[in-house]
Amino acid sequence: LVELLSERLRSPLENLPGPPPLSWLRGHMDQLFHPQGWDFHLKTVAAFGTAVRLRGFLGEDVLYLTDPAGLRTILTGEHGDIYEEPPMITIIEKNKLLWGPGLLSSTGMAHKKQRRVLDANAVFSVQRMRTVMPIFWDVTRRLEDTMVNLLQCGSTELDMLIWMSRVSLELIGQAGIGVSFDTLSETSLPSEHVLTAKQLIPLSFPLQGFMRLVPSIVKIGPPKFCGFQDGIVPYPNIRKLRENNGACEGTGRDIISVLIQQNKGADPMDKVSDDELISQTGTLIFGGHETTLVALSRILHVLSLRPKSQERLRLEVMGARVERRDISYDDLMKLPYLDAVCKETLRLYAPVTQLHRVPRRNSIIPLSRPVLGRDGQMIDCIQVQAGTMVVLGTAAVNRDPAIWGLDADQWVPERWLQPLPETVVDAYLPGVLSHMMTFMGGGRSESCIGIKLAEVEIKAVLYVLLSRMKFGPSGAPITWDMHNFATPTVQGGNKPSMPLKVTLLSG
Ligand code: HEM
Repeated sequence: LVELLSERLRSPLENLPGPPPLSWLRGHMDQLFHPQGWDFHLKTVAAFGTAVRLRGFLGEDVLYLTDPAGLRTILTGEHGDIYEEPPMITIIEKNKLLWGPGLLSSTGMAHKKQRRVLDANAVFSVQRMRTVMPIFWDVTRRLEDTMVNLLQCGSTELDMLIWMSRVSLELIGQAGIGVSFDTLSETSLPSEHVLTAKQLIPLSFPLQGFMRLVPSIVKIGPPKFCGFQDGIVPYPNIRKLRENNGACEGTGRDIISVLIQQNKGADPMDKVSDDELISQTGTLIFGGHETTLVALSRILHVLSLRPKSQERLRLEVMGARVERRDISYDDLMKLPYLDAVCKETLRLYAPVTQLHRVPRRNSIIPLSRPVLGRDGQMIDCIQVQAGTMVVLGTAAVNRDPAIWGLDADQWVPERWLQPLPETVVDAYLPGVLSHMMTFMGGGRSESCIGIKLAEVEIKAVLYVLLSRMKFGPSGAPITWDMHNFATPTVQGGNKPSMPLKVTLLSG
């Protein structure tokens, strides 16, 4: 360990700008994971530029990167093959612990093959979204009916985080794996599926943090360490979730059912194993639930603080709804202000604030915006040693004023209703959605596979809720803490929640 660490401490990043180390044991990485880590992201970039040297948990060098050319290099082309997910994922891949051999836990060729099969079967395509649209309307209508019932006595304070969590889990359950988790009724208790799925989440997060903590340890040696992991990973729950998923027959319109059907007749080269198929079910829930619920909650929170924007959006969706209650996928996607509100919130408040990559071999990262080295010389490319942790600062790059303009840290949905500034286009960011890094991007296997599903889920929920009710602040100030996903909490409280004042509209 000492040998590995001393090698890392002498990495070629030495000349890069960056804040002074906090202490040997308390590096900068814990600031990135700190509940108020937003500030650290933004201030670090503002002070030192788009390539910064940070200290890891053990004092080792970490590259914090928001430079567009640098991100392109890591995420696209041949470099996409040099950089891989950090060891946490690799360990999971070895042990197939959390999700089985699905997308989130596979690496290298196995991952590429799964992505290819999913892409070839077009299970996340626009065409598929058109087909599953009735599922979205069915689920959101259930949410609407229950909430309208709750609001019969007038304005009520509701914890919208819970409702967004319930509806997004039901949406991904029904559309993704053909399983209903929640009737979305006023009194219903979460089903056994929910309990099984949710019990995994709090355990998987600390595990993730721990694995990031000491990348070097992973390389030390397997048997004892792997035994240790076996002890902390909640095996019974995984088994149960997978058993539940196994019950999914594969006969419906949902993504997994379609995949099961198409896999039967696929070319042997393109076939995935049953185990891989079943594992995608857990992958879809973990990839799609928390992210979407955070995005939806954030949009509602932002709109509750901006009544004029909320009213403008309401007029747009009500106008569309007067003609037809459940519009088509294409008509929903065409609503301009709804699209602008979603994009702007996802830009400013990316649910996933940072991602991590590690090069398998030494590599060189060019910078489009050179940074000032400690020796006073400008640096326009960086040498990165194999094994160095590279943090891709998603949240910060989405708010970079050199790209998005001086109002980059403001919520301005109108920016999406006109041509984007040249600085955005010229940055050539590899983001898969509208130049943003929110869903990552670059090579096909580096981005969010569920982006279209997320988009339609968010828009369908907003379409339904805003045309029936109004959202305002409850009086309890809400702060968003940065954990693995940004999470709302009532100021001073320690439990995630987002109480809003909700009022039923007449008519
Ligand atoms: C607002 C909502 C969402 C956001 C912000 C988001 C963001 C992301 C990001 C940043 C990644 C890349 C992670 C990495 O490369 O390390 C990712 C991957 C992934 N996402 Fe999403 N996601 C969202 C919704 C969804 C939904 C609804 C699904 C369900 C299908 C989903 C499924 C996945 C999967 C399976 C991966 C792994 C892809 C792979 O490894 O090839 N996501 N997501």
